Amino acid sequence: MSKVVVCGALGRMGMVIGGIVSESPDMDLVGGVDVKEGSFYGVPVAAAERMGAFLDDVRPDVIIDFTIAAAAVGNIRAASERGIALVVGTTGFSPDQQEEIRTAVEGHVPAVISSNFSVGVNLFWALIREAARRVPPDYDIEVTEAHHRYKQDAPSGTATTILDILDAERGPHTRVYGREGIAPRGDEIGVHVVRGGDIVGDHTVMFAGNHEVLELSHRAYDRAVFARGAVRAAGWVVGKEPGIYSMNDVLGLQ
Ligand SMILES: NC(=O)C1=CN([C@@H]2O[C@H](COP(=O)(O)OP(=O)(O)OC[C@H]3O[C@@H](n4cnc5c(N)ncnc54)[C@H](O)[C@@H]3O)[C@@H](O)[C@H]2O)C=CC1
Ligand SMILES: O=C(O)C1=N[C@H](C(=O)O)C[C@H](O)C1
Repeated sequence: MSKVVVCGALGRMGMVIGGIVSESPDMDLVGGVDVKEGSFYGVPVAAAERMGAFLDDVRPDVIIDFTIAAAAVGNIRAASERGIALVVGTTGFSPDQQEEIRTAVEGHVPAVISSNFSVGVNLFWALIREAARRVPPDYDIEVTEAHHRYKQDAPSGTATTILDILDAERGPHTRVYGREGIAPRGDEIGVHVVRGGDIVGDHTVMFAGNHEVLELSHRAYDRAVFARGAVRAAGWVVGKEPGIYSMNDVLGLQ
């Protein structure tokens, strides 16, 4: 039975994750952490400022973090200092923050870190990699993502992962974020961000050649797809060797 703490407990993702953990027969939801204290699913939510004391009190096996980048870095450090395994879904990390996370995790604790925990998006990334290898080099690439009006970071973590996959397979390209005015196309990848309403998360990669367009898309209809993946990762990561793992490791995908 793994003891679980959810950071960002009272947020959109935290609430869905807490519900799934509380109903999991092999998991024990021992609490949450958020900016203000409260409760969820019958367990306490500690205020972020007393997170260290709370962790020392409830002693979780794993922390699931869906907060904001600046907060997540501190939460990861707090978990690492206590030998607690991690699942991190927070997005929007700067290169410096990514380096801080790597230093805190490697050699200390096991952590599954992914910009998207849905099974569909992990397959989508594999399909994009395959397409990027096969599509002729002269085809133009445009990446579009759409999310709800409250999303803070842009482009999404999932879109950033897509851009990293495209760079890895086709060589680094300049990223042009939107276009305006006279904006002739160069050898670039266009990146387009839409924010509105309650869109859960849509991503499309377009490969445009002469007289034809190949598009790969993923659309999430419910946050449960991310939450179920994160809870699955939490069950998997406890007891693993220290290091950073991906959802491919959890799902057994290449
Ligand atoms: N990897 C994935 O599959 C997914 C990742 N995300 C990412 O998860 C993050 C959270 O997304 P949402 O739940 O929609 O946001 P949200 O704004 O609804 O929730 C974030 C919560 O974190 C809390 N928080 C802020 N600072 C904190 C701290 N120091 N300690 C503890 N809690 C703190 C906020 O008060 C809030 O309740 C974002 O970075 C988002 O991009 C969201 C969905 C799926
Ligand atoms: O903030 C969100 O909502 C989401 N964030 C993740 C991202 O930035 O890619 C994953 C998902 O698309 C929903």
